[in-house]
Amino acid sequence: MSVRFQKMQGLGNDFVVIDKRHQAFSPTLNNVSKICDRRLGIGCDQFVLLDTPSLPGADVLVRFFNPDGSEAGACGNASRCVAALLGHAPVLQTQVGLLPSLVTETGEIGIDMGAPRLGWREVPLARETDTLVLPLPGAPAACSMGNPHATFFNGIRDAAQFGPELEHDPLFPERANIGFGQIRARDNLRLRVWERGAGLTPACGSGACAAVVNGVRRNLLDRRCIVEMDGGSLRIEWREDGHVLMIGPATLVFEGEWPQ
Ligand SMILES: N[C@@H](CCC[C@H](N)C(=O)O)C(=O)O
Repeated sequence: MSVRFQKMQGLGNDFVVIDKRHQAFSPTLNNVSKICDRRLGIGCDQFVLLDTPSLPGADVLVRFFNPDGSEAGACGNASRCVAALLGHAPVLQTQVGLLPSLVTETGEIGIDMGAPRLGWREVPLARETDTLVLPLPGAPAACSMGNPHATFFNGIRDAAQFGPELEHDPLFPERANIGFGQIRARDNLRLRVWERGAGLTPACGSGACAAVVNGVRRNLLDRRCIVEMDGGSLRIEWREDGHVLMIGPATLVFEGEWPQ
């Protein structure tokens, strides 16, 4: 039996989406890692499962899986892709709650990513630590956007070289996404992200949100900021109400049938 899928991308961060509301599919480790495999499967940075929501006000339940099979609480670029796919600015139900979406006049997609979590237990970190200055060489800052992020502000480094060890540092009991940032101006950040469970990707939406939050907390960035990644730019605003708005493109690449 085969299942219908859509391949989507946002800034080159790519996703296979399967809508379980209309067909049977079980996100086993084998299913997920095979679909994500660029040689043996369809190929993507994350697998996205749509299901029936349980919360009032939600249009769809969205779950995000990394190629290593781990489930992530948030994925900014995939959230924009799901909103673009469903149309009519849906409200997404994720592990962190309801994420409203919007469509701009130019057809870009915005997601209200909710409020960042700044406490050490919420990131989470392994022990009581000031999340603004982690006790690691290069002193990154940490926060959670529904998934754990640490951001360095000492320049674009070779993420593939430094990312794997930092992702697995004992300070991060659930591992972490690692951002390498270079401040270009108070409203412009160059960023590269080593993603937990996925490796180096062209762009990371939640990583861009976390980087702006951490940059504002460090008084390096303004609350409205362009984040330029290898795959393109996102507009991020950490609003005065505490929520982070992320705006950028999202498009369908192709669709097809996956023989499960
Ligand atoms: N690409 C995503 C983040 C995906 C999840 C992440 N690798 C994690 O495990 O937390 C994004 O655009 O935010």
